[in-house]
Amino acid sequence: MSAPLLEIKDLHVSFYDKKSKITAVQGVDLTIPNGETVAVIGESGSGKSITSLSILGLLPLSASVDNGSILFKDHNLLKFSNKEMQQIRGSEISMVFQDAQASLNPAMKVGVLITEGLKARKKLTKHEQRSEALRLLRMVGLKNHVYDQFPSQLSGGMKQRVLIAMALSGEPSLLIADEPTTSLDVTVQSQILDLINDYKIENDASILLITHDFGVVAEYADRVYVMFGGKVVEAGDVYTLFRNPIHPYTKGLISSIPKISDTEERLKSVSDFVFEEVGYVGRRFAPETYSIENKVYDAPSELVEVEPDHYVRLFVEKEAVGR
Ligand SMILES: Nc1ncnc2c1ncn2[C@@H]1O[C@H](COP(=O)(O)OP(=O)(O)OP(=O)(O)O)[C@@H](O)[C@H]1O
Repeated sequence: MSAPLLEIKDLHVSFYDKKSKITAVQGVDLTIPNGETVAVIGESGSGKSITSLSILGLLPLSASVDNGSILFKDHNLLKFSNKEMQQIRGSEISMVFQDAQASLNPAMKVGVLITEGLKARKKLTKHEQRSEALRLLRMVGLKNHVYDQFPSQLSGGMKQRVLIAMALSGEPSLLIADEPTTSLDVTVQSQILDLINDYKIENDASILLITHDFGVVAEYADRVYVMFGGKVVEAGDVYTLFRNPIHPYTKGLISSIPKISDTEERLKSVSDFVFEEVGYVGRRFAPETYSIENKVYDAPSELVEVEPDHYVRLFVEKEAVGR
């Protein structure tokens, strides 16, 4: 593993309302090495987005970080002021959100959207801004005329490319991509992920890729963190996790990847796994016990290194211990 660019240590994030507290992220440790793609994969509600929003200091107002640190280039981002975080966002760390439609101002032409970001970050003349915006558009595979178009004139894939051009305009050393291809068809999906991968390689940048698709993890990630109920349940380099998945949830995710040989057979999907949680609160899983495929497990242990660079939260099946 290369030296870390970003290290999350023991991150706890909770949501508060008048009556209750819900802990969405419970003691997450996560390392993003320089020049690598780290994937975070997990069920809806497992805490993936909240973890990435914590990095950018963009948590919803009802949420707060209870504990932990996020070291970026050896500085704890959680200690940064809003002003300092504004300087980091878009230049050092950028994010591509899943919903391009909602993220692009429909009243602004693409050229304006991109140059607005450039103005904020670089001292460029108007002419330089335009040529830099056109360079970014070409970089993401869009023609010059898109500069003068409104988002409503673009396809979903083109909108996502514009978002990526905006995100890359500050030449970030870390790009966070939260389900960047969810609403796109498979061909466009791989074009967008290739684009992000090319940026990583050409700039020795790091990528944090949030996804629910282990096929994407297999193809693009160097390391993977599997999240379940606000915790990391398994982590390591991608090759090791594929060779030897241990947690039942990871095994389920891997078995859900479509295989070329399975064309006739209906593929097992992650949603086939039953998560009937004891004490299920909203979309969150109670920490005490959980069930996978109708088996109830005891509270899992801390992460244990079961082989070099392979960490698992071990668990005990309740029936197996005579309960
Ligand atoms: N705005 C909110 N208000 C209250 N609780 C929230 C809010 N957003 C998230 N949560 C809580 O945080 C948990 C983690 O949410 P998060 O968005 O990180 O999940 P996720 O893994 O990214 O899911 P998805 O794949 O659907 O985006 C949720 O289960 C929920 O309990």
